[in-house]
Amino acid sequence: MSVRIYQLSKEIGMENAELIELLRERGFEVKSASSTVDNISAESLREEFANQTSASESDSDQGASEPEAEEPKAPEPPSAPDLASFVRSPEDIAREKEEAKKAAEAAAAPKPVAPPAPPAPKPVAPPSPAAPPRMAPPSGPAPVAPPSAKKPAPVAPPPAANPGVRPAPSATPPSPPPVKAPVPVKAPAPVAPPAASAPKAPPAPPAPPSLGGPPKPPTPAAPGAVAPPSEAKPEKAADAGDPDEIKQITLKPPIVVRDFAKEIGVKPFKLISELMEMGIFASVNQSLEEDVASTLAAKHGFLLEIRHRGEGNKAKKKQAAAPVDEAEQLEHRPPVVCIMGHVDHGKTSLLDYIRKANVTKGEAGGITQHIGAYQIEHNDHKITFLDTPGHEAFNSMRARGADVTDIAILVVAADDGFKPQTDEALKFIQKSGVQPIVAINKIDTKGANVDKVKQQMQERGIASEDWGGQTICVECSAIKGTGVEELLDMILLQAEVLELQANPKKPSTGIVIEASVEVGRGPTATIIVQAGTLKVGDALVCGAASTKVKAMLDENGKQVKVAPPSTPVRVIGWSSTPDCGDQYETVKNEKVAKSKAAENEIEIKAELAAMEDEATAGMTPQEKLFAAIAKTQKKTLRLIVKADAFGSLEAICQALNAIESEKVALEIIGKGVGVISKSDVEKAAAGDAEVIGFNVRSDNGVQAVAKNKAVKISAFQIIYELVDRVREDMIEMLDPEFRENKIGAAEVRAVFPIAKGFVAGCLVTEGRVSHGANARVLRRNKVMHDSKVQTLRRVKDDVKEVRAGTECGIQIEKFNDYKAGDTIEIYEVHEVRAAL
Ligand SMILES: Nc1nc2c(ncn2[C@@H]2O[C@H](COP(=O)(O)OP(=O)(O)OP(=O)(O)O)[C@@H](O)[C@H]2O)c(=O)[nH]1
Repeated sequence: MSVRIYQLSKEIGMENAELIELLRERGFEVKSASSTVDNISAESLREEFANQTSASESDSDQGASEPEAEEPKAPEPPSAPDLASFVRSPEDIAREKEEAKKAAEAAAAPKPVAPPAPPAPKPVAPPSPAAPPRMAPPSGPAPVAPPSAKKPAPVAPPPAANPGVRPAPSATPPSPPPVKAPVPVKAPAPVAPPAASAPKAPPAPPAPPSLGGPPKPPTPAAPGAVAPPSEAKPEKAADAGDPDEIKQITLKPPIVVRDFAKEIGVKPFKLISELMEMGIFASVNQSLEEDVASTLAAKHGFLLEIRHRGEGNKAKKKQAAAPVDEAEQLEHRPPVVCIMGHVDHGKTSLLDYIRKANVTKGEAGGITQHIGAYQIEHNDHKITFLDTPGHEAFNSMRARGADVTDIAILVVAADDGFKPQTDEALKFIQKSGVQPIVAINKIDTKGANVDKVKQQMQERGIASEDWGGQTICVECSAIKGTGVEELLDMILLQAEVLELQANPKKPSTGIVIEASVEVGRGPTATIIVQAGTLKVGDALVCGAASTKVKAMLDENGKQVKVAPPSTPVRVIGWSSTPDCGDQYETVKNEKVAKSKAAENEIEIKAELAAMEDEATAGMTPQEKLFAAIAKTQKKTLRLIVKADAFGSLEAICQALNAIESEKVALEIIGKGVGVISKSDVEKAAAGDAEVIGFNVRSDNGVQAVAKNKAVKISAFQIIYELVDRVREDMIEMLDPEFRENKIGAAEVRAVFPIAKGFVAGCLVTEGRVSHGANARVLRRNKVMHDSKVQTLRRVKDDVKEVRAGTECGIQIEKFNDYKAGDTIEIYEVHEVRAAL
């Protein structure tokens, strides 16, 4: 039996974060308030704090009745640790950090002497009583706390002589849970830089909580999972040696192996072999995933910045200028949750059930609208759900560095287990650094096998809590509603642990999660407020779009006047459609909004122009002119791509975008994961596009709509066949090309007058001359005339063909100005398929 930390913290009257910190110091591997400790340890803690509470009560009683107490005696080892001895004040933390820094410097300065070979690999344990075995009181006196500190110093601040080494847990951790994996112990590595083995290391040692708030629970990295790039980059860069030597490189995707090798100064074949060591097989012309490139760059001492299309310095400037909120200005905000998982595992059903069962108080009965997100209320707490299942939107936002998601629910059907799309979703979640909550759905079905799913979770390094892991896992049925309450409880609990906060009193900023043009309303955008409070009347700017908020609607179509942090609202009346994933900001007034949007538009255009300039670098002005003309004459093949999984969708889009053509442009106007729906066809009809499906079927009735609207739908199971077909379609859009083939030549030797004009007396010098063939008269390589052979005579007879070495008389259509020495060139014209 085990007890959850949040229950225990309530029982002993402690904050979750404090208890987590305390347990971590004692060597427990706890991640969040929903983690568990075994009953024996829990009981021991209860006793400990009961003693401590009574001790402090009696102390205070004494203090009250005997204000003039005796001089304090020399510190004695307390019989039981009090709360104060475990909870550190900010001053203590600062002091510890300082000490740790000094110790680390001292350790780093001379060549460290390896500790005498320990009998078994153990961390370098500080001589101080870091963590007493089995909840025993600390044997040493508590360090002297500063008098002002509310919470005295911890039992034993870890000396942190070797920051890469896990702080010594007690030799025998206090009653570890029976099924828990053994506490990972690292061999001593005196000079290991911090987080040297980030991706594969056992859970990192508990970092002291930052002064600004409690620590974010670390993300459990699945074996082999790539650490979130944002975290991995600096860590690994530090790995490469002296941080001063780290150079920054900025690249735009696609990051092609050859170019990347050049950037980081290694030979392409060396880079390829390094990739092979990472299990990635790539050729010099292939492009690398961004996180792989970041990892490799860090390995070679570079910090890689990837600048995506449209990402200028502007966003950075804005971010840099954003004032930091003071702690007292921050208030709790609802979590923003997204649901991901494999097709048909019940994401939509779960969202529907949650929505129907928990409509925000006071809104019941409203006409629900799809606005991309909605808010529910559970136990008087709000939760915002992004109601577009799937990870495409999630990822496209993350790609813009504008992630709104705090918590991700990974739905796994109990009767189907982990599927490729589940793994993909998990990868995305882990990359983004969001802690997943696994919802094992469909537990009501016949073939449900919850243990199998948990086994699969363990295999992926995200073992559920009841299997000794750290991942919150809820068994549920989206149809019956079983476990949904618990899932919502867990979301709130996770939100509590994450201490999600925002300042609601400042001008609002947020992110666009959906945008469209609505009949009668013009451009509208659903946004999620991230900070500040959005109010009717606010002037907003988002990229090249601006608006003065005249009306905001919630998901029930109800007008709202204010939208505090984490609230999704639909804002009507934009000057143009903002881009999904773009950040908006509130400005002083409408005039400022308009002028900022205009500025942004200029900047966006300048960036695009710069990109074009890059593409046309090295061209002469004439070539540029011709390129510009060709561009305006370019035809465009528009596509809507649907695939079975996000990974394949990305791969297909990448392959399609790699088709190069100066004559036909390819535009993917829509893409998504899932079946080809009627709305895909309607969108294709409106955009004059084709629909391409990969491993997906069409919804019922879709083919009929497609026929009616003359939309071409093609489905494929093999990517290269799909790409070939698209290439063919692009070629078919081109007008045919004509190719000339020389079939013979004759030299004019003499010119003879006849009744109607002149005849050229010729010797056929090569090939053949045919009656009616295309012919051009050349004089000193200059074309004098171009038409057909009108008359061909051998002696006095008309003939059809005269071969090389033979004399003949030739009369060319509409030409009479022959001169001895002219060449008559005979040629055919073939129609050939145009090339891209
Ligand atoms: N018995 C049972 N059926 C479920 C449960 N959850 C979903 N289903 C059924 O599973 C099927 C797929 O559910 P959806 O909610 O559409 O699954 P999804 O993951 O949103 O699917 P996509 O939108 O295609 O990715 C539907 O027929 C649901 O009725 C459940 O808990 N129990």
